[in-house]
This record gives sequence, structure tokens and C-alpha cells, in this order.
Amino acid sequence: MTTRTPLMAGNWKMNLNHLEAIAHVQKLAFALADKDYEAVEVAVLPPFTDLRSVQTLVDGDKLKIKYGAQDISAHDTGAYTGEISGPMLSKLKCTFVAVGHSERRQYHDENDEICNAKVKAAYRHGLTPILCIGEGLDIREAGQQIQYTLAQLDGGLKDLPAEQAESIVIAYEPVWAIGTGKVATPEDAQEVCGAIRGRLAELYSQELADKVRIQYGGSVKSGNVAAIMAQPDVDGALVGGAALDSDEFVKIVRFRDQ
Ligand SMILES: O=C(CO)COP(=O)(O)O
Repeated sequence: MTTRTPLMAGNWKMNLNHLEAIAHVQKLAFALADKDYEAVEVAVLPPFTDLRSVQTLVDGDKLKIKYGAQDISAHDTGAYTGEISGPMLSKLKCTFVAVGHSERRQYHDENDEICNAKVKAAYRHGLTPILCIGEGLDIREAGQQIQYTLAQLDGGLKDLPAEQAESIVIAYEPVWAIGTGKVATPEDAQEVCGAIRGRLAELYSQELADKVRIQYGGSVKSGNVAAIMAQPDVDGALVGGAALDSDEFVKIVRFRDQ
């Protein structure tokens, strides 16, 4: 039986400027102890404009908190106004990058092909993608959540070699649970996260599927995190709103105490 270290990641979305980012990471650093980092991998995904400040703090104080970006260009360099490349993110020592968050799919028309190109761009530059997948309310009400989410998984992983896929993080985020306060039940989360692991085993191998961390995201907070984390195929959380409150995020990291 593979033991997967849970990954608790805060997706700040378009919140906190670089000064607020410094204050926030300092609070996390002050609150979190070595034993927290032994039990859980902790990461923040700030806006691009904060990354340099976060890197300076993490490097300077040798913090154990990891960080990453919320998006990556599919291209490595060139005339792509407004985009941020994999080489730029790896130069800032990012560990993670979110790919295909539902807000990017919805507001920036990112489809599975684009997400697949971004996953590959991340691996070209030593970054670990957090591939976000999950259904909207209409799909859930039609009972199609598994088929829909697995199709996004297939699309995002297309032609990805096992040596890369084994380190990917998958975030199952049902769109109807994001920012709505409507958290999926632990059973809902397990149903789809279990299906994702099953599909990884079909696409690659059971051994690989057992290594991959699958996060749940959508209205996670300190009051519901323990029940979600108790599910066998949930290996962490991708936290939006609750990650902006450092005390709340620390409680989420310490989900075993809740
Ligand atoms: O989208 C999310 C994380 O990526 C979830 O956001 P909330 O935790 O605010 O629902």
C-alpha cells in the first residue's frame, strides 16, 4: 500500500498583493511547525505578481512551505503578450502550477487540448502540474459527473509519459461547490476521486495510480476538511476562500486535529 503525503494547497486566485502576500506567508511560517510539514505538504498559489516576494521570503528564511503559480503559458518564450512561461516560473523556484482551473476554463476558454499543452509545458521546466477537473451543476444533476470528469482527465493527460504522470497532482473541483459554500459530501468527493484513480490505473498502471495525489476542492474549510480527508482516495485539498485567512488555512493543514 502506497502512502501518499497529503497536499494542502491554497489557491489565492486574484487576491492579496505582494505586500499582503509577504504578511500572509509570514503568518503561516510563524504558525506552522516542523511536525506539520512532516505530516502534510503545504503550498500556496499566489498571483504571478507575488511570486518573487514569496520566493525571497521562502529562500531567505529557508521556509518549508512550497509555492507555485495559478497558470502557465503553453509556450516557452516569444510574442505572447500577457503570458508567463514555464522557464520564468522555474527560475522563481516554483514547485507547482495549477492547470485548467475551472475559472480559466470558464472565463478564458481553456479546453482540454490547451490544458494538455500546459501540463506538458510544466513538465518541460520541472514544475508539478495540479490538473484541475470537475463538472458543473447541469452535469451533476444529469448524473454524468464521472464520465465528464474522466473525459477532462483523459484530455489533460493525453500522450503524457508515465515518468511524468506519476508525479502529477489531480484536483477534483466540482464547479457547483466552488465559492458557493456548497461543499460536496465526503461520499460525492470519494465517488469521483475513486473513479479518477481507477482511470489512472487503466491509462497507466495500478502502481502509478496509487502514487498520484488527488485533491478535492470546493468550499473546503476547517469544519469540513477532516471528513473529506477521511475518504480513501482524497489526498489533499485545493482551498480557495478559506486559504486567504491564515488561521483557517493552518487549521486545514492540521486537519487531523479538527
Ligand atoms: O476553486 C477553488 C480552489 O481552486 C475552491 O475555491 P473555494 O474554496 O473558495 O470554494
